Amino acid sequence: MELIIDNLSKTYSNGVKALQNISLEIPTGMFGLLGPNGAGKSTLMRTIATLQEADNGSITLGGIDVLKQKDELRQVLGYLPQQFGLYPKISAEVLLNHFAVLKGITYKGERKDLVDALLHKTNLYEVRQQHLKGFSGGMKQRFGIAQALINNPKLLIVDEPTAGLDPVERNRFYNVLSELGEHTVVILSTHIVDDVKELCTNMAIINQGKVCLKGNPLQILENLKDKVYKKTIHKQELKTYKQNYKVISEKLFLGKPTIHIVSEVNPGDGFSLTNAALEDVYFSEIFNNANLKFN
Ligand SMILES: Nc1ncnc2c1ncn2[C@@H]1O[C@H](COP(=O)(O)OP(=O)(O)OP(=O)(O)O)[C@@H](O)[C@H]1O
Repeated sequence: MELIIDNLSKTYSNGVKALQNISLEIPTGMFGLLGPNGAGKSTLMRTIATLQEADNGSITLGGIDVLKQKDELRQVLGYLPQQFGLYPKISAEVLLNHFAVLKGITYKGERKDLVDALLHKTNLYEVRQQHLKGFSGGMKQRFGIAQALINNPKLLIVDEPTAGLDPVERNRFYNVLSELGEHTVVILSTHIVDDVKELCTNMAIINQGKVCLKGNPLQILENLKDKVYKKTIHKQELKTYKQNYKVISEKLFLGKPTIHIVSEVNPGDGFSLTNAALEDVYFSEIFNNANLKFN
């Protein structure tokens, strides 16, 4: 099963070009769609989820023409939107059961087994009788995954699921997601580099509606191996370093500015070789347009 997006474009009525000729091939497994706020991630997710129209282009999932066969796609789709409301005064178990009824699981016994299995899978079984209003952000997101899995989807879309979660909650969420990629196309849209690093076998970075980089995170990092150097500098030197080197990131480390540069040869000048991180790739694409073409 593969999701193929070909030349997809969308311009909103206010003139914003949210998607510009997006082409991606997304196989079974976890796919990370990384990009800053406003990059076009949600527009792309909503279009794949048949919730809005594109201007041009096509999307297919196996034999389904997604933009035309919306009902067929919806039967095999699980979707966790960026924001979703939950009935506050109802327990997780009752609401999940209710969603299962809405999704056409009519036999009570089958429904109970499914609801129990999903509550276990998302680590919510122990709290299944608690009202949702008492759930933490992470518990709500895991409930969101549980409801998205009711129809055993072939395509699961998860839009910025870890925004606002603390590291412990994020970890729990990762654990739930990581089990899903084996038989499902899972698209995880996020602006958090760690989400992709931890979970995804394939990824793309989009910015201003365009794909700037796509590939396998390990392969992308391998291409930067032995080419990233770091140095701690004074703030006022930054401009000069940017003129002389391909600076791909600037971060504070223990309160001091540390820059990462890309260089084919050892630049000397007090730089030391460092392990390339996915952040380096991301920052270079988003902030510096370094045009590092890795694939
Ligand atoms: N309904 C709309 N009408 C007009 N412009 C829109 C609409 N929805 C989104 N946009 C604009 O399209 C661009 C892409 O937005 P989108 O929400 O797809 O990005 P995103 O990557 O999901 O961002 P975020 O991480 O902030 O959710 C932004 O410039 C946004 O302001």
